[in-house]
Amino acid sequence: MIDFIERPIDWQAAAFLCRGVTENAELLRTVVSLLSQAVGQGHVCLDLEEIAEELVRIPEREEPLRLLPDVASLIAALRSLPTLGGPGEHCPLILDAAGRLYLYRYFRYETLLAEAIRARAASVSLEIDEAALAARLDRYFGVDKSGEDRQRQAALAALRRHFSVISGGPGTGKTTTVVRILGLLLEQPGEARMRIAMAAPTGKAAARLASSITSLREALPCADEVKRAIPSQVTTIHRLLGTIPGSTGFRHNERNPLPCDVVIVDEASMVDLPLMTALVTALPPHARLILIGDRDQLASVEAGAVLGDICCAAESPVSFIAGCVTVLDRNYRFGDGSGIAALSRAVNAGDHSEALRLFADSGSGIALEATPTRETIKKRLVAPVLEGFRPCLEAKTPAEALRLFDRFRILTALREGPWGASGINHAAETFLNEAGLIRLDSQFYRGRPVLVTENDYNHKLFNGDTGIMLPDPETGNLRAFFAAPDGTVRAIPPEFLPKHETAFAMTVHKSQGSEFDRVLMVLPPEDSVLLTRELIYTGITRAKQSVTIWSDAAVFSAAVKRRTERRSGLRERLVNS
Ligand SMILES: Nc1ncnc2c1ncn2[C@@H]1O[C@H](COP(=O)(O)OP(=O)(O)OP(=O)(O)O)[C@@H](O)[C@H]1O
Repeated sequence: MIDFIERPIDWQAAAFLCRGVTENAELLRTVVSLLSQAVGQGHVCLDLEEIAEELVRIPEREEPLRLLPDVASLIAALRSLPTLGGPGEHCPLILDAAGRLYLYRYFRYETLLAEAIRARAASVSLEIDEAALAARLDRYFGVDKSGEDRQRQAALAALRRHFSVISGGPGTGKTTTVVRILGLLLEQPGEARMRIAMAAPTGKAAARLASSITSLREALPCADEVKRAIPSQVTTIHRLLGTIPGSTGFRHNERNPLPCDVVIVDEASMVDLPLMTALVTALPPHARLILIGDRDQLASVEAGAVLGDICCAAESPVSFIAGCVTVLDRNYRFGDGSGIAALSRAVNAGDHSEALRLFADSGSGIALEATPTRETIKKRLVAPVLEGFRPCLEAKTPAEALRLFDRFRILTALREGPWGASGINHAAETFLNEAGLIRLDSQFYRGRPVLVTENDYNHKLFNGDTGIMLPDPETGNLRAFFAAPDGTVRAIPPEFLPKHETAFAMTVHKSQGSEFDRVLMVLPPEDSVLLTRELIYTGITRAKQSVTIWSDAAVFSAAVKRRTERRSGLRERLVNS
């Protein structure tokens, strides 16, 4: 059974792409609408095998819309469409040999990305002296007697290949490894002037990486000039590529490549297919690309699950990227025995019974409490809200308030409703107002935390940045304060803020790229397709010290069992030669 959510945009796309068709017109419009719907849901293509012989229904309607025929009939019908072509043709719709139907744009992204990765993965740097390299790796990582030091293996892959990926959950040492790789790269003879660019999908993630690099590089076992050559500037990917106002293109592209020798991208799980393709096509041929991320996290908001697909493809021994991907699985921050680490492992493995058992061990930094009802949720929120935000709202300086704000956050699965970010923000504002910690006299009030929801290049504010509105200590004027990557704070007049939301509570999706000491994650009382393993894992791993989840055990278990799968052909394109 396939649910077809009647979005006008999907019917319009189908009507346009099937215009003038008389034979099988209804069937073709349904299939093309399903493709448009799939892309809207983050899939890159529609897999005909998957929809063949399925009933299509519109939820809430009793009569199913139609029964789709078998794959051969679907393909035969599609071939009559003048807008359909095969790989290599320039048509609005592309059907590939594996029975995947694409909008042309996405087919092009996917094939360009696979080709660019292939070209880079194949370029093994042979000039490295093996014995000298082993000695240098020993200096950075210690002697690896067991041969199982994954961080060292990740460094080796990054040095040997021009495409490599380091995946791991929080605290597995991804940043530590990257900084060591930077030291190793820069110490190579004649490489002191290597041009290194580092980027992340959001300003917040960029700032976090920049501050980690600044503190980690000092401890490297290398000469001071190498440490000094390690850049601490991290930018957003959009800024690195150079957005062009009013266009989806970038200043840097195949014809105007990025002026760098190494590009490192953090939080790569958040990068969607179009942006990753733009990045790889803007790399000069000799440049090295290192992707850092957590393959188990929620995929990008837009189309594709690029990092997940790359990691999955690399598991195949016949893939040309086998050996390019290293998964770090040892948790150095929490220790493997910590509650958060154990819980995130159980969730990742889909082992909901083990996860529920872990909650029963009190005192390990994790708790599961029943979701409050519509009637009781406000009352239940009072204590965590007052306790969680009081320190930040009583802070003496903007810098202190920003630091304290990261101690606690409420994360939600939904945007709207009593269990969603907007409902909880509204409730939080009410209690904080009643407690005298804020005064709700205008939308710009003292103590209002804000989450930026679009990129604003003029004010250097990016989607995902969080700030707090406070009086400027010098002038007394209300300003929105944001942490800058260099550790200082920046003040922006509230009227200059790009689109933003209140941020006492935020969705798990929006929290990607951030970490907080304590997290309260609120799930709705009813199961829904939005509740997935990746969502739960991402929410839990935002917490550094403790996480409390409000969910009924059955809803939690159903969510842990449900995997997000995004249809794409990338995995196969990275395996087949
Ligand atoms: N090989 C190691 N031996 C001992 N401690 C380590 C090792 N690797 C990392 N650590 C320590 O573990 C902690 C987490 O490391 P790091 O910040 O590099 O992880 P991360 O994967 O980048 O985490 P996050 O995704 O949260 O930024 C740090 O305190 C770091 O010093």
